[in-house]
Amino acid sequence: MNTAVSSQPAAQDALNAKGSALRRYGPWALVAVIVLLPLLPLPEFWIIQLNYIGLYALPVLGLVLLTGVAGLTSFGQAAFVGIGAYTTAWLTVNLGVSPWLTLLIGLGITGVSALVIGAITLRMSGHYLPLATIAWALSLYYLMGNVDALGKYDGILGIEGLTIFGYEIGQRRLFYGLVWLFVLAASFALVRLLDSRSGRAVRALARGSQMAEAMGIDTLRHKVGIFVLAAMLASISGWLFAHFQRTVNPSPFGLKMGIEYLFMAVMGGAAHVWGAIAGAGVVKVLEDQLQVLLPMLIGTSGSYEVIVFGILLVLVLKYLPDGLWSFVDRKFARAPRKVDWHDAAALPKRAMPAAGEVLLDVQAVRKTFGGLVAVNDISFQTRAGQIVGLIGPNGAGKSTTFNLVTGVLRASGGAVNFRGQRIDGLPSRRIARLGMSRTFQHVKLVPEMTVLENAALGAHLRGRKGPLAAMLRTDRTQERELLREAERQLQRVGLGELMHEQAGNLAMGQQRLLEIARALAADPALLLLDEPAAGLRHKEKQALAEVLRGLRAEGMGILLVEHDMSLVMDVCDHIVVMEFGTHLMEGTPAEVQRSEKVRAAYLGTEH
Ligand SMILES: Nc1ncnc2c1ncn2[C@@H]1O[C@H](COP(=O)(O)OP(=O)(O)OP(=O)(O)O)[C@@H](O)[C@H]1O
Repeated sequence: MNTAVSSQPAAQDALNAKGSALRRYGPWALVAVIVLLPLLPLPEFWIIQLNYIGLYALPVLGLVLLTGVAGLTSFGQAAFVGIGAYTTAWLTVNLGVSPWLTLLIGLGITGVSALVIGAITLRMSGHYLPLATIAWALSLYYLMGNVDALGKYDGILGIEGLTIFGYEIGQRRLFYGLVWLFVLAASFALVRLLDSRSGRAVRALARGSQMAEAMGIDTLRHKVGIFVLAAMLASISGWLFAHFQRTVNPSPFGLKMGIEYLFMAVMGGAAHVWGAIAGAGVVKVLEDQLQVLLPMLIGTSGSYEVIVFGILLVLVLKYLPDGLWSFVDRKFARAPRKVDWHDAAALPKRAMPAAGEVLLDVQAVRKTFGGLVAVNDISFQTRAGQIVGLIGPNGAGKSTTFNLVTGVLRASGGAVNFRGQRIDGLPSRRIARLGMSRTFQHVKLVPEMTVLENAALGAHLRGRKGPLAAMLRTDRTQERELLREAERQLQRVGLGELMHEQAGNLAMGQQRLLEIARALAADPALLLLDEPAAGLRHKEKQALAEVLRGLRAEGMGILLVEHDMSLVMDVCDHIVVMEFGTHLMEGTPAEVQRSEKVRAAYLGTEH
């Protein structure tokens, strides 16, 4: 099959290679700079500024994961900083508990709070989620300000500084070392997490849950998981903050700060881990400078920097929606992934059903949308080693039937059985686990991920390793197996050459092929293809037909919704024709072609 993404000229390639190298070693250069900075004779003021930047970078890293990558906007990050800060303040001042122990206790309390809040609010979508985060951010703020034991709005004073082996960590260079150790550890952990099986699942969340669930991903679990992780990063910042400031009160943990953290994330480049540090740095330095300059210019004191930040935020959203990091992205090409999986073990394959076994049994299934009967008591079967076409004019109800079979929609009546098990009413991810995989009429890819990563999403259920293994890099053997499988399926549909390309750069036909590769990576027994040939050229359609025949020969069952009649007639063993939601007829391609009823349905004449 063809490759629409053209090869670049040699000069551009050389430039890209240079950029890629810079990109690969960039993080290590940053580590070197951070280690060297406190060794330089910098004024103490700058060390303290850098400490603040590190303190801000931690909650912002959480927002990168939550808001930038997964698309879950939270205004409540500052409240979790508050939980970490107040936990250590209260326990160390009132009970004399060791601060190192209160770090763990704070993480525990934050984790449980985030789990409860997340499990309730993350089910919401659209504007409701940010509104809910504002609601609980305000609740926690007023809780801190009204509880006597927490000192109300005066807060808790007299918190001791941190010590290690009897050494005072203080507020300067040693503290700098501690803060930035946390920031760098968190940054590298997140980079690793995002480049893993769990990370791909998280990156798929921003595009809605339908596709991710169809790949077997428990989207709510992943959302709650990253919400808890983001809250814990905020909690660590709070713990450090309390022992840095030696006092806590509610004001740094209110809604205003929650908005400021979001601003830092957007400024840096909300979807980029290293952008969190850039955003925290730029906003902190700018804030300090404006706080000095603006009152001098205006002649009276006041928080004028807030006005400037408001204007800046609008400008950034309008002209630089990907934040400052987009400059790095544009200038330095991302290094292509090192191909190290060719000798990885093959993933175990599902035992294929016996040829002729009934895989899908749709019995009088019905779907109504208000007064419209979109699917009216449709029945048909699909067997192993058989390609069944589901055809009909526009609006006949084919995609709705697909969505009923795959659990995207709940049937209003009837039953769907898959390999002898009733599946109507099951969520998509449970159906996927049973061995059914699908593509979508309106392509659902993660455009910022590479072609390879998108295909690997399909193999999600064939892996086991979770986020902790990813952060510790103990998932690499399995990761190589998943990527090997992803590449194998890409080769199968003719996209092997393009595996390092961003999926969003592919032509529409290629995106459809990528969806097929992703579905195949799940190792399904039944494959459901919704208009796979739309946008393909003649040669690509022929190649697609070849792939489908190959899959049938392997024993897979295929249900195909398609408008391209020559492809349908060419590959299908059996065809079900729908019209206005009803079952018009079914039979072999020859029988369907001969049918007056079918001809009339397509031509729109009476029959
Ligand atoms: N979520 C929905 N709410 C209301 N009506 C819907 C919904 N989804 C589909 N429909 C309606 O149900 C009918 C069947 O639509 P469906 O998309 O299943 O048809 P189709 O055969 O796949 O058509 P096409 O070939 O154009 O994709 C149409 O009249 C459509 O407008």
